[in-house]
Amino acid sequence: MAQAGQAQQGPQALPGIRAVIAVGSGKGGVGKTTVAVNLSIALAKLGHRVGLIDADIYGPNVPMMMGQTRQPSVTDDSMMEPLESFGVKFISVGLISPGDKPLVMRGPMLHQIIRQFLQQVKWGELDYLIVDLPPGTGDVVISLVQTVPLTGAVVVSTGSGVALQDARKALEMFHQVNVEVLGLVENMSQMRLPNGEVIDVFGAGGTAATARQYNLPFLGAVDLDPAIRQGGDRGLPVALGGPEDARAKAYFDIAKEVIDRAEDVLEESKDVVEIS
Ligand SMILES: Nc1ncnc2c1ncn2[C@@H]1O[C@H](COP(=O)(O)OP(=O)(O)OP(=O)(O)O)[C@@H](O)[C@H]1O
Repeated sequence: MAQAGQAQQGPQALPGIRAVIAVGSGKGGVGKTTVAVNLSIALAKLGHRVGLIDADIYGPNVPMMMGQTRQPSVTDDSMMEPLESFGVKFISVGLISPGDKPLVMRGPMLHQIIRQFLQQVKWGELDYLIVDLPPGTGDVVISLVQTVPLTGAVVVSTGSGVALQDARKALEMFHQVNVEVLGLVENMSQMRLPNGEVIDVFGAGGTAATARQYNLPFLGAVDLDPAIRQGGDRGLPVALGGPEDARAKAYFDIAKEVIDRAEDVLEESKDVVEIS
């Protein structure tokens, strides 16, 4: 907390927002957005107040997965109203530049958008603000950590060697910018056929092994399942099925792990403030 009279520099906590959690991946297409969307819905269904920022400037898919693509309204005080689906408030680059045109921008504009999404959206009180990052290790993370203190990051990967190679770069990046990694998620882990056969497509277990190697928590695995893809495309993510639904359960298990890890970090940071 900034003391009275102290210069307003560096990252500033957002009033009313308890935890900010980034979801990153390293490699593109591993299902980071699908995890971020279903995780947000699971957190909301578990009774938390949740916001979701789609900061994936190259492929802002959150509006489609959340079933709403209209432009957000701007209030008299130049604040954006987030959209809300399934109890999750969200904002996306895709709402500002809808359709198929890419948003072409340079670093400073990008930084401005990230700041706006954090500071000029009427989030209200939130327990968790989830930020879906673009793949890779670029500018968005820098903008994010310069603007707000992050509670932590979740890194999504498949179990394949190439995805994990890039996931390790993401881990290294979070380390470099002093963001605690809350844990790793393995997406598209294995595929269960209707006859009960299980197919290992991308090297199931690889992400858990990487987590062990880095002494980081493994938060859980999600099956490769056509229903998950369909849920995203139709704007009805599978997490809507609730914690008892076989398909949604993995996301609820991951959400509970994320809550526990985030609480640990929040508790530790409280201790630091109390000591100083
Ligand atoms: N567990 C899963 N089972 C089946 N399909 C999945 C699963 N997870 C994601 N998908 C599908 O894979 C595709 C890529 O997912 P998604 O857009 O979430 O990836 P991403 O890592 O966010 O991609 P990028 O950041 O590169 O745009 C989507 O069509 C999505 O529906």
